This record gives sequence, C-alpha cells and structure tokens, in this order.
Amino acid sequence: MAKLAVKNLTIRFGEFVAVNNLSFEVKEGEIVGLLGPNGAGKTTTIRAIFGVIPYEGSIEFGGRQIDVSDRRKIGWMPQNSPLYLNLTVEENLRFFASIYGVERSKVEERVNELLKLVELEKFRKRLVKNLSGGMKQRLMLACSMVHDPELLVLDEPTAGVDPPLRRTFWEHFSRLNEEGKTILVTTHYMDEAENCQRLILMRNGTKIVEGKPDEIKRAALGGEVIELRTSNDVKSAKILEDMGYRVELNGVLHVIVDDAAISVPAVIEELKREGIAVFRAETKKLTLEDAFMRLIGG
Ligand SMILES: Nc1ncnc2c1ncn2[C@@H]1O[C@H](COP(=O)(O)OP(=O)(O)OP(=O)(O)O)[C@@H](O)[C@H]1O
Repeated sequence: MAKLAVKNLTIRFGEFVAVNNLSFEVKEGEIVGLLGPNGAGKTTTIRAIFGVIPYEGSIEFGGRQIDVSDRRKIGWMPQNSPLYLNLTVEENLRFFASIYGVERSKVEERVNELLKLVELEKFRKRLVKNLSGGMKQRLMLACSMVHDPELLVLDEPTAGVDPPLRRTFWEHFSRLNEEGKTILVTTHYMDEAENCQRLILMRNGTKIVEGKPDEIKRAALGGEVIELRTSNDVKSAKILEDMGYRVELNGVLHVIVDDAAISVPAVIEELKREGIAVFRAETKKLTLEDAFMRLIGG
C-alpha cells in the first residue's frame, strides 16, 4: 500500500513553476530516493509534503488527503539545521519531543534510545554549538525521529558528511528500514542512491524516470553494454553497425544489446568471421552516475 502518494503536484513561485505535475508513491516499508541536480525541485516537493507552501494537486498519506495529524506521523530532517545551538544535545531532543507531542513519561526513554542509535550518548551534555558537523547531522536525524514517525523524510541527510560517517548513516537508515520504517530521502551522492529500493529522478521540476536502480540503468541505455577490445575497433564498429547492432565508439567500443549473456558469443563469432580478433568482451556495469548523466543529458 502507498504510505505517501503525491499526485499531479505543481508548485509555482509567481510565474516560475518549480514542480510540474509530479506524481510518485512511497510504499509502506520502502526506501525511496528523490534525486536530481540542484534546483530540480526536491526540497520544494518535501516542503509541500509538510504543508509549508501552497501547492496544486494532492498529497495523500495512508490512502487519504494528508492533514495536520498525519504530518505528526512524519519525521523531517531538513537541509538546514533546525537545532538550537545554545541547548545541549539532550535538551534539543527533549525540545523536539515536546513539540512533536511525545508523552512526558516516554521522553527520557526515547532520548536515551536515540542517543544510543546515533552514538551521541557520551556527548549528551554538550552544547550543540560545540559539536562537529557530523555530530550535528546525527543529532538532526535523532530529532527527526523522536516521535517514532511512520515515515521519515530526509533531505540530503549526508550533505557535508565524510565518507565513513555517510556509510554509518546508511547503516542507520537500512536498520530503520528493516525495523519497518518507510523512508523518502534526497541525495546528490549516486553511490548512496544505490541503497534505495526505488528512485525518482527529477529535473526542472519534472520527473524524468522512476524505477529500481537496475531498471534505471537499463532505461538510460536501452539495454546492456558489452565492452569490446578487438584488433580493429573502428572496423568492428562498422561491421556490427551494418549488422544492426547499436554501437558506440568513444575511445572504447560498446555494443548495446538486450541481453549481454546471449549476445556476447554471437558478437565474437561475427567479428571472428570477418577476420577480427576479439581480445576482451565483457558486460560493462553501468553506474547510476553514468545512467543519470545520459538521462539528464549531462
Ligand atoms: N521560495 C521560493 N521562491 C522562488 N523560487 C524558489 C523558492 N524556493 C525554491 N525556488 C526555486 O525552485 C527551484 C527548485 O528548488 P529546490 O530547492 O526545490 O531544488 P532542489 O532540487 O532541492 O535543489 P538542491 O539540490 O540544490 O537542494 C529552484 O529553481 C529554486 O530557485
């Protein structure tokens, strides 16, 4: 079932259309990545989900139009720190617990649990202004979860975080997901996007493609890629093209096929017949970054 369903969302700032007829769903228990270059409209979409800007279209939570009580069931980790610099780590957590309406008797237990989860127990009495950037990010994650939300919306949660800590963050997200949390996350890091079960790629306010990471890679190319090294790549490209294969020759020879496992032996055989030696033929693993560059024309 869709936990969150964004339908025909359009958001205007004056004449400017920041989000244009965007539809997508986040199903219960999924981690979905919302990706796109700067200005694609990711944060604006999230702001609409939280009802802080006017929008056209509809946003449903749990099968019906989202309202204030639903928004209390969502945790939001925004890009800019909402933390209070002159409060300590635990005071910030208590503050967010109070505004999210966590029952008083449960606050201390929840604070302790979260400090453990984000590994900040030792720093609970430290003023936030004296924390490192990574510690602040961890505390922001904890604050966004203080009310045990059903859906977590994380807007670039690892921006400015070093690679080891990014990995730790994703371990947290995966663990939370295994425990049943539904997560919508925006990120610029393509290696992180691979951790999502489904991705939505946006550009200029519009959805360009949606699917599992592997499906998106396939969609970007229209097939799988065989990378060849032959005794004459230029001639090989011509032969294969004449035979109807899709070929790219940019320094390396790539043949795009429906199913590489089936096509590799056939391609090698054809080239051999034309007197060309094939030194190497391997199925190339396309990265998400490659796929997105193709899809957004970068
Ligand atoms: N309040 C506003 N008034 C006018 N334009 C705005 C406003 N908020 C956002 N925009 C514009 O809407 C577009 C989408 O911005 P948004 O912040 O949603 O992009 P984004 O995909 O989150 O980018 P980034 O990765 O840089 O955070 C941008 O062109 C931005 O300048």
